[in-house]
Amino acid sequence: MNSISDHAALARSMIFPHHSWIDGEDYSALSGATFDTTNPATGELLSRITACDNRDVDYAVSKARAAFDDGRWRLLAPAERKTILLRLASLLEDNSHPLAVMESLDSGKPVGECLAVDIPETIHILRWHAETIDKLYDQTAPAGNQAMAMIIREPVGVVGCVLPWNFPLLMLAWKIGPALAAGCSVIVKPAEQTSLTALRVAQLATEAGVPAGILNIVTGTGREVGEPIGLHPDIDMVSFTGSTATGRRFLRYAADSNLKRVVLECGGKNPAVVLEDAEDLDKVAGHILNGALWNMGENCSATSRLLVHSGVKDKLLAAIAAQIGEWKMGDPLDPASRLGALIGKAHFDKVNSYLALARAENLTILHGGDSEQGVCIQPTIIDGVSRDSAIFQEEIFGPVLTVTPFESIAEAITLANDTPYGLAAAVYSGNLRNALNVAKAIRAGTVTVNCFGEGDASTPFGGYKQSGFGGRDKSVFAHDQYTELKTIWIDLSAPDEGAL
Ligand SMILES: NC(=O)c1ccc[n+]([C@@H]2O[C@H](COP(=O)([O-])OP(=O)(O)OC[C@H]3O[C@@H](n4cnc5c(N)ncnc54)[C@H](OP(=O)(O)O)[C@@H]3O)[C@@H](O)[C@H]2O)c1
Repeated sequence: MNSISDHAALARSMIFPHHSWIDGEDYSALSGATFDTTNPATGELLSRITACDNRDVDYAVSKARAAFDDGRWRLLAPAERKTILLRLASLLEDNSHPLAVMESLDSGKPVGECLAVDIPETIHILRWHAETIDKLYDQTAPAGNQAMAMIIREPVGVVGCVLPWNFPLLMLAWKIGPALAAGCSVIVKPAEQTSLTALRVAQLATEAGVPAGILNIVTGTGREVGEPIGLHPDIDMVSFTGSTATGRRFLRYAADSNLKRVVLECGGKNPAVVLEDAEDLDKVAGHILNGALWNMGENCSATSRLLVHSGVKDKLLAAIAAQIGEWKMGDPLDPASRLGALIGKAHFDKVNSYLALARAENLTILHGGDSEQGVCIQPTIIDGVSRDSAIFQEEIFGPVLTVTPFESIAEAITLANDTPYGLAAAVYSGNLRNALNVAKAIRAGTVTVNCFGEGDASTPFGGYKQSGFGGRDKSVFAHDQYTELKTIWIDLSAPDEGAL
């Protein structure tokens, strides 16, 4: 099942979800409204999806709250909750191929990437968090002989998860994995452009035994669904992934409503720093291209700013030029494609506006710079980008790598930190001391040394500065987001010693 025709045949036979999913069943908006979701690569209509508004959010919250309060999920034996989440992971595994094709059709990303990364990573994340359910322990404090002080974790309550379109399934798993493991009820608002796989996962969750009301998917726009989630007085927490501009809004919503907990995973403008002592520049070039182009550059942790020592710049750019042809752009359903379509016309125009700016600034476009049919953009490399250019400072979120030379390690660190963001970075050096010193000096949540990537489920992911706020996704640290700490003091003094 790996050829383009297999994928296309599956796509033709696919039945796409079109309702929201609330309280364990299909749900149509009270208004009856719908919106169209299309395949960005072809413009073809995939599904007319329920367009919810604040009244539908109220309904979903009432169901999620009832499910939380009666304890149908949080009070299940830990082993039982774990078994249900593991069953969900297995159902996803059984449905890997249709899920990969659905994700590709809905988002424009290459199906090969969905099969190799998005789907297996989603399953792995769910399994990893499921396994924590009966392995994370509470604590006791050193309270002396006269008392016992227990520190226990309790689920935070009803959680709203608001998602971006660039990794629809994976971002869903990053949120619902730890939230469900903690015992929360969840209301997910997928991005308008990419709601399909979240709806399918919710159906499978119900099949796996997740009780009604625990995992709800409310589809619609940011204004009609995201904002009411942010402002809702009976939602205890919002976990948001998306742009920094929208993230800011969620802080305001919380301040204007019930001071709900807010965790933000926002944008990035991440540097790849190549020191003069970097070894094996062919290998480094491969990592640089992967860091900038993977997922069409629609990746919050894309290392899209190449900062390179002037002594190795020419050699590195030659190695990059020799390999860039491997990044074949084409039909997302073709397993040979490494680059598919951008998410849609508006975003395509935004990425193109930065290419126009590069031309206006007379920068050297070493490769690409053009769009192709539909909403595809060729891998693009722009040389000589200075730190005050918008191309250097702003998140482009397309397959665009900028190149800026430096003369010293101190200058490299200054350049690396010279944006409002602090999500990720990469350092390439043959000298571990130099690499580690630079890694420690860069203000970012994840720094990779001589590689690109963000680790696996066992490591936390999140940002410094305007890339993040309030917590981390993935790993046991993600559980901090979705739990409250409760202290219980117990008096152990003998009766004649009086109360504590
Ligand atoms: N740090 C991370 O882990 C991480 C991971 C992935 C992506 N990202 C970031 O995500 C961004 C790309 O995603 P995006 O374009 O989907 O981001 P976005 O425009 O901020 O949208 C994210 C979500 O917020 C909703 N939303 C939009 N306006 C809203 C409002 N006024 N009130 C409430 N909700 C609102 C969107 O709804 P609609 O569906 O209507 O747009 C969508 O569901 C990039 O900046 C990227 O760096 C960060």
